[in-house]
Amino acid sequence: MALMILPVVGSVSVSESLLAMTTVCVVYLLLRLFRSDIPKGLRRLPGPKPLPIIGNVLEVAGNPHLSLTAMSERYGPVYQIHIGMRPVVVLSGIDTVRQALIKQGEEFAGRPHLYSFQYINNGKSLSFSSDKAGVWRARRKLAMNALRSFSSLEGTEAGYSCVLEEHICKEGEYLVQQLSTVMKASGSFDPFRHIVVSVANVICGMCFGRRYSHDDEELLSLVNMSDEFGQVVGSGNPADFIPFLRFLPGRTSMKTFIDINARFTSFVQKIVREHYSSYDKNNIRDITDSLIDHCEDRQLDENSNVQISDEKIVGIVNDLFGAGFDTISTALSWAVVYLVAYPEIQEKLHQEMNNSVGMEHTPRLSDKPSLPLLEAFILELFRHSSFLPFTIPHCTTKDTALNGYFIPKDTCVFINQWQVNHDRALWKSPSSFSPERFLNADGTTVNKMEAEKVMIFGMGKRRCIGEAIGRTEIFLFLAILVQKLRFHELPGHPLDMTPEYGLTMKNKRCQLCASLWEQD
Ligand code: HEM
Repeated sequence: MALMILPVVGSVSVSESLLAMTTVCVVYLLLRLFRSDIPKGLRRLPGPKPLPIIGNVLEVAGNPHLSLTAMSERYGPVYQIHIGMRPVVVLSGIDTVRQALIKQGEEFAGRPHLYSFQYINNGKSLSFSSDKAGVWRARRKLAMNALRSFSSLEGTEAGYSCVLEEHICKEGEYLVQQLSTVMKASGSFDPFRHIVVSVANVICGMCFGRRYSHDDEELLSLVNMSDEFGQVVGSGNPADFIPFLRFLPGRTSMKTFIDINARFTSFVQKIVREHYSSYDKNNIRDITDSLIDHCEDRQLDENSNVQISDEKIVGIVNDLFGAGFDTISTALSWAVVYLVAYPEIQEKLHQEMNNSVGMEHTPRLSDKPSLPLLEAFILELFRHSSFLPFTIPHCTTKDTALNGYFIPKDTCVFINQWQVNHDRALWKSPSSFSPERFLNADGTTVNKMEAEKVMIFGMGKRRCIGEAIGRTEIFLFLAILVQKLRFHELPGHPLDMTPEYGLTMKNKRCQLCASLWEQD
């Protein structure tokens, strides 16, 4: 075939012709090499045809959660796209996702080697690194134990069921004061700007035993970088798959990303160093101390005798801190935006609070059973906003098959949580915001079966380890805000609910107003 096209090329030398033929042959052989053989009885993955070099980037870019949802309608719940030259399998549909992450959990529990991931936590991240299964499992267990033991510690003051409740209630009350003060001084506020500090203070309290003022420059510059972090590690970032894009200038270029991670790590390292110098085995103050304590007992996984470096153990605190403030502050910032967008729901939530808890005492976890509408509002917030549209990318740990399609080892896998939460087969009118969909007919309890359909914490082996803390924090902060403050638009500044795509999709930064209910 190559010989047939030679005459039309014109006056080319023999060596040029040979070179052209060799190139065509090499490319052909390479393509054959990468096109894996399909075992008997299994099918090749369906999906859109990729363009050379860039693959399907043009069809995916912008809002991958929407474009990949549209593709799932065309190709089904398991299909393949190419980002650059790299194949990526995309999973949607609750049954397929459950099959992969729960029934075939081991096979889909890996993390891919992505360029950006190596800069997170110096490549030692529990959440993003492609550690061997034994190392990851041992670190995950350690992190879960540390979280469990600290979140269930008794509060320092009477009246709190645990230290986590105490931290959240105090920060929530302070947030109300802070927003009221800013309202008096400036007439409006950016919800994310203040919520993120309050939420960061809860996780700082648990991890480092300290809190920061709402004007602390170091903490502010750190937490404000989370937008850029999420934009780079969100599923489908072309720079992770097409090397030359890493060097293009721009706001979310790799250089900025590397810088963000270095600053974040050095912030945590400084605190960890201070903890090492004042560490006392008989007085474990916080999660950092508890992890240092574990460094002395290195044989963490009795079954596989896995050895983990001190650096990796202490690095866990970096993961917990990072995951613990960005997700929760994004959720709460969206919650305030939804309260403003749906004032009649805000009114009902406040009424429920007034009737069940009253205005005198700060809401507690024990009030949850009497606040079903608030719980339903949070579930609908998770579902409708799907602010974590994809899980962190997964990777197959061995050759496998799903729904009859062959998926080779080391294939990058995207799990489309947004699709599950907006699937017409699962939800009635998925695009309308209706907390009532989660209430039983008499409106007094939450329908657990409906609640379990919402997918925002992932599922299976890699399921979020901070889920219980996340749910507790969102419930308590929101209960306190709904009890005390009525949020509304700043006149002349209509609300824009379009999300900004990233690992966590944020609401557009905006100015809102709030007044104390008792003053209305
Ligand atoms: C509303 C709050 C939160 C949401 C929606 C959320 C969601 C998620 C999701 C979707 C994943 C990825 C699951 C996967 O890859 O399949 C994840 C992983 C993780 N989350 Fe969360 N998260 C939240 C809060 C937290 C908190 C408060 C912490 C810690 C204090 C935390 C720690 C982690 C860690 C360490 C992982 C990695 C687990 C692993 O790779 O084994 N998260 N989370």
